[in-house]
Amino acid sequence: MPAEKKLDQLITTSSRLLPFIDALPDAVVIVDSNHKIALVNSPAGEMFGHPVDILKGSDLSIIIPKLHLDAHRQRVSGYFQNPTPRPMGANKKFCGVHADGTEIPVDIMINTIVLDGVQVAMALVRDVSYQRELEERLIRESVTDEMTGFFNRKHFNNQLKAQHSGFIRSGLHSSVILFDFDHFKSINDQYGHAAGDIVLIDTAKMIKEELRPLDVACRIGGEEFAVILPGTPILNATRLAERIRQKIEAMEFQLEDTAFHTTVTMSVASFLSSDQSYDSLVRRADKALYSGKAAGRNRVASQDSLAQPS
Ligand SMILES: Nc1nc2c(ncn2[C@@H]2O[C@H](COP(=O)(O)OP(=O)(O)OP(=O)(O)O)[C@@H](O)[C@H]2O)c(=O)[nH]1
Repeated sequence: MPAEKKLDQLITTSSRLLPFIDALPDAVVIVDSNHKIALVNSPAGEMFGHPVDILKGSDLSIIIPKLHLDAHRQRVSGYFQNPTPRPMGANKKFCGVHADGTEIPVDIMINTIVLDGVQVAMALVRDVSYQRELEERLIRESVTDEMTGFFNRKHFNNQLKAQHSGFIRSGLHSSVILFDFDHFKSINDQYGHAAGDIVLIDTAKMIKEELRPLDVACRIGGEEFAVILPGTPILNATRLAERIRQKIEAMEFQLEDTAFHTTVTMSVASFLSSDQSYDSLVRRADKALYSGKAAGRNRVASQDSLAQPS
């Protein structure tokens, strides 16, 4: 029988399921082994923004984002070869596409049924926009410092670890700028804790404007910050640190009617071939920062100035 006729027949036979699948709260899409839609329920029409009668008989591509179309076809074909009920692509995140072009995050459960001797795949499609947004927000929050919007220490460590692997693999030079405010305690003592907070927030805002999108700005302690500069040799990192240091020195912070200034001591470190792990770089940066504080603060100290950089 020609494929089109077969599909027409399938559409007719599968419509017997309509009263049942229309009563389900999730979208249901029934497809044949040629990726043609034989039947959908009304929730599917609503979810994908197409009239049910348009979806019926259409190619599955009408509801799959172009980018994932080939992979999706392969999955469906693979499913017909090994038809056990299962979530589609365990641990994978799927999206459908609405008639207006927006993507809809979905979870898909798939099973086969036989209708008048023809095997079809029945997918139960659930819109999981809310869960995905929640998941992304929780992940973002778990690595973000609320006050400054910078990443936190956990993210700093993870990113630096990844940079160290990149350095070992391909020799990619990455540097880190570490800095700590000078006599920060006296700002809190003199002008109040809110003044200290303003310094942290305004400084973070300024730094964001100085960085490239791939740089990773972190607040790694109370008044201690770090910036990872991927693919940046130490000389360039030192220049950037000096520019930021001067900007902070020139900034006027304001709390109500009181204006005040502050400075920072910074250190710069870069991976060395002797580094067994990212910790070694952090230790060097800490040492250099300490030497900068001891030398009088408000300066940039490089790992190169240490007697023994390693
Ligand atoms: N306002 C404010 N203060 C903070 C925050 N986190 C840490 N601090 C304060 O930062 C101060 C850090 O003090 P110290 O470690 O003695 O350092 P410092 O006074 O900057 O001295 P040096 O680093 O030696 O120049 C402490 O008084 C902390 O209470 C914060 O989120 N907000």
